[in-house]
Amino acid sequence: MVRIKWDNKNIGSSPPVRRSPPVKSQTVKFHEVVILVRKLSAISDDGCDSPIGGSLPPDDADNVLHIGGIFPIAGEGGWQGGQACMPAVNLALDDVNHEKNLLPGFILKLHSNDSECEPGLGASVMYNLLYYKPHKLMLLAGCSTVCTTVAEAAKMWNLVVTVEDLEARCKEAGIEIVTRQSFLSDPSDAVRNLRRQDARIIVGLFYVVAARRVLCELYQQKLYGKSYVWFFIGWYEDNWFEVNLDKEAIACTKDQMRLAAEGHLTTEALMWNQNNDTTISGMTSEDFRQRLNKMLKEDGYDIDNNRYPEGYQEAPLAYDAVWSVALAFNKTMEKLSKQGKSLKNFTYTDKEIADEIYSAINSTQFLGVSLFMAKQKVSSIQKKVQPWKLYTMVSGLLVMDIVLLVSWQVLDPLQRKIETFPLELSPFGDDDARIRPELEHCESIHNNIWLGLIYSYKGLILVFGLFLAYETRSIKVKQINDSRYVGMSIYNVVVLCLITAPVTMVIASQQDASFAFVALAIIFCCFLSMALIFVPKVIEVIRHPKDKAESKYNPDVGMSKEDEEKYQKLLSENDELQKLIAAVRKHFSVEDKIKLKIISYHEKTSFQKEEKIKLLKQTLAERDALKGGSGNVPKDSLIVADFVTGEGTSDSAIGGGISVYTQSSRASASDFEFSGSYL
Ligand SMILES: NCCCC(=O)O
Repeated sequence: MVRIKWDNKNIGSSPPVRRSPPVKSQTVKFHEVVILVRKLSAISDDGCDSPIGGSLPPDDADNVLHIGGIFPIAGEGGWQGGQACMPAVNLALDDVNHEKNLLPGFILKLHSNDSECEPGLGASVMYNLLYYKPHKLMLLAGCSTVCTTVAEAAKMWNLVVTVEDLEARCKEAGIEIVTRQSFLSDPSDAVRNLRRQDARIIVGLFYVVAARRVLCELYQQKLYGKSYVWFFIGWYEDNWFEVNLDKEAIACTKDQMRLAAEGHLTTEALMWNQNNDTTISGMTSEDFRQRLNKMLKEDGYDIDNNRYPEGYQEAPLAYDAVWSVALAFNKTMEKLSKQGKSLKNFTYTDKEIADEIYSAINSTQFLGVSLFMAKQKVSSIQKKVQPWKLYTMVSGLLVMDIVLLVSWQVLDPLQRKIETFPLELSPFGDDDARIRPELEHCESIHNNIWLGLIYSYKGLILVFGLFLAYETRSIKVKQINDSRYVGMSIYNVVVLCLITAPVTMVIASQQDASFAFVALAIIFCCFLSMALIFVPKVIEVIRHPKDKAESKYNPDVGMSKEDEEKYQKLLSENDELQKLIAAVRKHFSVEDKIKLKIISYHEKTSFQKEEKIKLLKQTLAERDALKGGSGNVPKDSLIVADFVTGEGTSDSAIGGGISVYTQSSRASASDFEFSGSYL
C-alpha cells in the first residue's frame, strides 16, 4: 500500500524511495485512514454544535441517529485539518441524508466540537460529548495527539502507537534504535542529544511548526548533509521549511532552512482516488473535488490561486468516513429489523448487537472518492477468488493428466520388452553352462516422445507455479500466504528432478539401484512438499485454536497475519481491561472514575496538559455541583469509532485504523468494552 508522490498533482505508481532532488522533498505515500471534522460554530446549549444539513428533526426525534466528533479546526502548531475536512463532512452528511435507500426513515446527525488539535481540550470535548444528551452512537476523531488523549482517557481505543509500532518493526528487522528524544517546544536539547549519541538516521514525528524548529536547530548544530538521513512526515505543505519563519520566530534564514532540508525523506498517504470511476455517491473523485472547491470558495478560500485550507488532502477521507458509518449503520439496521429491534434503542450492554455493528463496519466496502475506499474495492477483489475456481483449476489439471495418460496407453501402450546381454560364464564354475542376463523393460514404442510430452507439460506448470509464488511473495493475505512454502516446494522438486533424471539414466541398467533411487527421490520430494505446505498450517491451528470461532467478527475480510496477531492481542487485553473495569467499578463512583482516568493520563504528560486537567477537574466539580452530584454520563452506552491518520508527535502519536468499542455500562466515559479489531 505504498505510493510515491513526486508533487501534489502527479501521484503515480511506486518507484523506490531514494534521496530527494535538491530542496524539494520526495514523498512516499502511505495508506491513510479518515479524519472527520466539524466546524466549531453554532454551539448549542448542550455544549455541542447544531446539526449539519439545515432543517433536521429535533435531537430527541426517533428518526435521528447521533454521532459525536472531536475535530481540529482552530489553534496553532498542530494539524488543523478540519478546515477542509469540515466542508467534506457537510457534503457527505447532506448526500447520505438525501440517499433514500440508505438508513430509510433515519438521518445522521453529527455533534462535534473543536479540539484545536490540543489533547487537553480534546479530552474536555470528549467528556462533553459523553456527558450531555443526546446519546451518540459513535465517536469520530481527527488529529493524532487528540486521538491519543482520547484513547488514553477512554481506555478503549487500543490503537497501535506509531512510535511503538515503528520501534517494534525496527527491532524485528534487526535495526537498533540508538535513542528516542522528545521535546515540548524547544528542540535544542533533543537535537544535542541526537548529536551526542551520534545518531545518523533520524525519524522525526511532529507537526509542521515543530518540524521547522527542529530543522533550524539541526542546521545550527550541523546535523544535516550527507552524513545524516532525516525522515519527516510527508503531509506538510511542499515548501514547509521556508514559510512562516518570521511569524514563528525561527532563527534561520530561508537558505539555511533549504540547506538543512536538502535530501530529507518524507512519507505521506495517497488520499485521492486516482481513477475516474463513479463512486458510491454517484460522483467521480473529480466531481467531488469540484464540489468541494466550490464550497471552499464560498467560504472565502482562494482556491483558484492554489490557496487550500489545511486538511484539503484528507478531505476525501472525511467524506468517505461518513459514508462508511452510514453504510455500516444501514447494514446493522437491516439485520436488527429482522429481529424486531432497532439501532435507535441500541445499548452496548447488548453484546450481540454490538457484534453486529462491529461486523457491519468491518465488512463495509464501497468505492469512494478517497484512495482508502478505492483500495478497499481493489482488495485484501483479490480476496474474492471463489473456491469453485480453485477446484475447477485443479480439476482441469487432473483431467489433462488423465487425457495424456489414457492417450499414451491407448495409442502407444506400454509393453514388456526384454533386453538380452552377451553370454557370461557361470559363477558356479560350471564350464558347460553359460548365463544370458536379461533385463525387462516396460515401455512404449515412442517412449521418449511420451515422456518428453509429460515432462514439458509438468515443467510448464512448475514454471508457472514459480512465477505465481514470485508474484505473490509480498502479499500477506492469510488465504494465499503459502507462496513462500510453495516456492520452497517447487525449488525442492526442481533440484531433485535435476539430480534424479540424469542419475537414473546413467544407472538405468542396474534395475534395483535405479528403482531405489527413483522411489526415494519421489518419497522425499512428496514428504518435504507436504510438510512445507501443511506443517505451518497445523502450527497455526495449534497456536490460534479460537480463530474459527471468532471469524464471525470479520466474515468477509481476509486479515493479514500481522492484523490477526494484533487482533488476538487486543482480545486478550480486552479481557484484562474488562476484569479491571469490573474491579474498579465496585469501588468508585461514576464521576470519580472519569476524573481518575483523565488525571492518570495527564500526569504522564506535560505541565501544559496538567493545567488543562485543572480546568477539566474544575468543570467536573462545577457540573457535580449543578447536578447535585448525580451527573451521570448518558444511560445508554456508546459506540466509538476512530478514523485517524498514521502520524503524530514525537511523544504521542497514533496509528491508523478503524476501531469500534462499546461502552459496557453507563458508568463512565472510560469504561468501554472493546468489541473488535483493527482494519
Ligand atoms: N494527515 C494529517 C494527519 C494529522 C494527524 O495525524 O494529526
